[in-house]
Amino acid sequence: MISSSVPYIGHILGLLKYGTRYYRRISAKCKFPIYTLPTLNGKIYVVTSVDLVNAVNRNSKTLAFNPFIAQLGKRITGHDEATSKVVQHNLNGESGPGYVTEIHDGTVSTLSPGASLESMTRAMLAEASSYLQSLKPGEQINLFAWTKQMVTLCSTRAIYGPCNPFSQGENGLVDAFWDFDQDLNKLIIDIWPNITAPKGNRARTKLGMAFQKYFSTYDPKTSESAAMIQARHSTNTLYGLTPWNQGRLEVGVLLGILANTIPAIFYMLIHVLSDPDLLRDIRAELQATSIELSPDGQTRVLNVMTMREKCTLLHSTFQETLRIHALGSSVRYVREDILLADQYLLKKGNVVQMPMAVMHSDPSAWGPNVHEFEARRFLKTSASTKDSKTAYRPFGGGASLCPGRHFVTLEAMALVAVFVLRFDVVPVDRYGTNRGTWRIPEQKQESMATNVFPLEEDVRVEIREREGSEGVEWGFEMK
Ligand code: HEM
Repeated sequence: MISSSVPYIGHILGLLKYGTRYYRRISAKCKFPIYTLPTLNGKIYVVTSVDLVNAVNRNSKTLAFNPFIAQLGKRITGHDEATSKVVQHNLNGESGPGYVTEIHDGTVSTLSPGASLESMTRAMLAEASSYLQSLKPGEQINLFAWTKQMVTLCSTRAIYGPCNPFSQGENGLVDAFWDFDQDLNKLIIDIWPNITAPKGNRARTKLGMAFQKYFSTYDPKTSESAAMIQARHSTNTLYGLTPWNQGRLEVGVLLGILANTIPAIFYMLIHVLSDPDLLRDIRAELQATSIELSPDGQTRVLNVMTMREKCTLLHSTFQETLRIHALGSSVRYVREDILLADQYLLKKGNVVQMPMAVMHSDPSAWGPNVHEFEARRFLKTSASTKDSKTAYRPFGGGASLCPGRHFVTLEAMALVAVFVLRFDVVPVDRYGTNRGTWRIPEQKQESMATNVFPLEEDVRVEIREREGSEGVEWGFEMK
């Protein structure tokens, strides 16, 4: 167990100082499989070789993810000391169950393929149907701002049910989430957050209070919330967490649900919209495999499970989006001295980083066109090396591999599918004039707790009715 947070602040400042661009620069110059960077009070071991990533994954008890959940989690959500003790107790499952291991097991089992994942996806799609209905041809929108609203409403409806705070019409909750996300690094440093990160701190309080209210009247039987939230609520209740702390902890969960998902869906959408050949091929693939027409020809139904199985180009496009745009790092804490791969001594108390930005831009895994967006890269028929499987790390790996990956894959594929089937989209400039050229916006400097960083500048577009889809209704099916 980590007895003090003092060692962490040194490492945290180190993690903030180094980062995507730094790791990329160093890795381009030196080809060591692992190298060491100093921090105020120890070292960061940066792993860049695929074989060593596998070795880290195999040693998840010694090179552990959970200490970061506990330490960063407290700084991110600002829950109280009593809750912190509950979280830290038996953190790595050393002696039977503990809060974090129970939450982890509940999350993994409820987000695995099966009935609960399907019912979450169904709820998400129902929300998407009505949201897309509100988009009118001729309208001009900021694409990222629009994606934020749509994905937040769809995801939180699927996960928390109809009473989720984002659907309650409370003003500015979506903006509050992004203010919080924007100030994450400052909140993580955690020195007088009300002074050093006032906007993020206020936003965190607002979100926390909204979820406190949600949990104060929460009834698992009537909430229509996903099994994941029912499992979390049951563990929170078992460990005696107050609604205030449950609200605070949920702000951290929102990061998992939204912070990577929204930029990922935005980038997937813009890559597809901006490439006429890709757009044509994805539409054709969907049409050929996953769309059924009602007998009167007025309702087109997207069969989501068939799409997941048969739309390999759409899936490959999602994977490539994450290869190019997931740039964060998996972080592990060294709990005991360990000789990694029988060669590299990692000393207790230090930190291991596995930067996605380095793995995802390694030409030995991905080939000479590593820096290009190649939507077909992950198609089974394309050449892919053994290394690329391990080098692909948008969802992390080993014992802490992201449990939300199945949901977000279905969500991204389905939302992009219905959007491109339904609308034509053209980029416009800020005066609303048709510009005709697309630009893929740069991503902002990273945050320590997320992996797909949001964009620098939004992209304005005009929505047009797709030829042949005038007056057509769209629906989803989960066969
Ligand atoms: C594109 C979207 C997403 C990306 C890129 C992503 C990425 C990640 C990464 C890198 C980790 C840490 C894994 C590691 O270091 O080994 C993680 C953990 C986690 N993610 Fe995701 N994630 C996404 C979406 C989601 C969604 C939609 C959910 C929930 C519905 C979710 C829930 C979680 C949880 C609960 C953990 C902690 C796992 C643990 O305690 O072991 N994620 N995610």
